[in-house]
Amino acid sequence: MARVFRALWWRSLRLSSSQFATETQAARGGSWLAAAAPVLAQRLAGDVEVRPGFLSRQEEETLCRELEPGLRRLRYERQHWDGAIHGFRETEKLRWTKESSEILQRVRDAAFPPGVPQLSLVHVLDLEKSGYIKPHIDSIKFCGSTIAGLCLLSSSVMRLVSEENQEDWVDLLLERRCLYILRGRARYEFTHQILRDEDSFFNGQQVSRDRRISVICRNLPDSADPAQRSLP
Ligand SMILES: O=C(O)CCC(=O)C(=O)O
Ligand SMILES: [Fe+2]
Ligand SMILES: [Mn+2]
Repeated sequence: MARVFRALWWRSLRLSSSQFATETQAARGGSWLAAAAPVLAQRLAGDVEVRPGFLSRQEEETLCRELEPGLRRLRYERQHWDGAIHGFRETEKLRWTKESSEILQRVRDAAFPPGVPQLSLVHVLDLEKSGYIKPHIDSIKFCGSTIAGLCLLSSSVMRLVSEENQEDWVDLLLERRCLYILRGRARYEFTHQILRDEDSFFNGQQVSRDRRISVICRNLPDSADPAQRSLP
């Protein structure tokens, strides 16, 4: 029987009530980055990267074709009061077609220096149009310093908020077919979230959300038991 791994234990929720900085405050730090203050963009330089158009239309299609049959067997989960993610279905995938493996290798090469031990399971998260992800930090017990995600089917806005000061936020425009990479400070010192359709604005411009699939590669934490490590 195929085993479906649940990835929710990867996330520990950091909910907050004061994340209402308006986009008009935004200072453009790049075509895909908007921040509450320019100094924030500087602080995160090197720890946040978005590569628009990382995937061709054909590559997006290849990944979706491979993922759809498995996803269709799952039901979207909704209205879990304590969950970080709403309106989602997810799985972890080990085996990929040759075409898809080549795409994922490009992601790994872009995100991780050679020799960094990575999780061989790739996390696949399907958010329905009304789905969204609340602020959280990925588990430091199970995931290492780097999170690299491909964005399929829909553009979205990812908001990073400083744990230290909730007024320090950075928005990332995650266009359809982009790759984003969060490392270091962006991964450990800021929560990340995917805004819901109603709140999905970047620099004051609406970014309409639709169903979105993300395909996420992670590395292992330094402390991971070497016996559990499986290199891709
Ligand atoms: O969908 C994404 O790009 C991010 C997902 C996420 O934050 C998570 O699974 O921890
Ligand atoms: Fe996350
Ligand atoms: Mn839930």
